[in-house]
Amino acid sequence: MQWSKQAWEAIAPIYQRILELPFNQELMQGTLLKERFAFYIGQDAVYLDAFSKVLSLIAARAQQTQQSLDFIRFAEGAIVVEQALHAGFFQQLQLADKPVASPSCLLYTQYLYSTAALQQVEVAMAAVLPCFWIYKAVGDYIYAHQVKEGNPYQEWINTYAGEAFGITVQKAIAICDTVAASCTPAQQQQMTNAFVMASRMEWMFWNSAWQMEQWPV
Ligand SMILES: Cc1ncc(CO)c(N)n1
Repeated sequence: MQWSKQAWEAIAPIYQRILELPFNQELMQGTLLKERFAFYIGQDAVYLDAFSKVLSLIAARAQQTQQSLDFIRFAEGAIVVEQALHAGFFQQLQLADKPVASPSCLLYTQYLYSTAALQQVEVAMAAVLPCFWIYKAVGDYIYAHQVKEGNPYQEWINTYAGEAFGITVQKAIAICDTVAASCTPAQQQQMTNAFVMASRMEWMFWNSAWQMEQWPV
């Protein structure tokens, strides 16, 4: 079985829990409180900044030139989304500069940084895959099920349900399958573990946005 197929099976329960999150259900209905979305956008700007650096680091460490090129483009894509989508919403929601990372945002970004810096590059590739794949799946799900005309979050939905993002995601999955094929079973398991761990953090990130998570002290 392809690595990606069994990896997705491993996160299927987490993915279900992500769809059920009030943040995503309300985003889909267009009823999500502006304050919660603004909190999310602020934290996501912090996240995407780290994400693009992590993708650049993976690009530098990739074994194949074509993989480096793909990851350079992924890194560029993360910066472009951050600047386009976020600049628009930052203005619309009257957000100031980037906020301080919330506990869940910090956990996720630091997990990706340390994995990209210290683990085998194949494991790092698996750790960033949920960022692509889960967002595409959630974007498609919301796009297919959204009920409200004039959803204020339409632009966000279109970005992740869009065809361009879909092509990127297919590439990221294919690279993981290619590199997994030359890994040992133990290394493949490490890839799966990283994929599952990052998927948990995707759940935490959305949940923390809905709760507008603060530092306890
Ligand atoms: C937290 C998070 N994960 C994934 C994406 C999509 O790249 C995003 N914008 N934010």
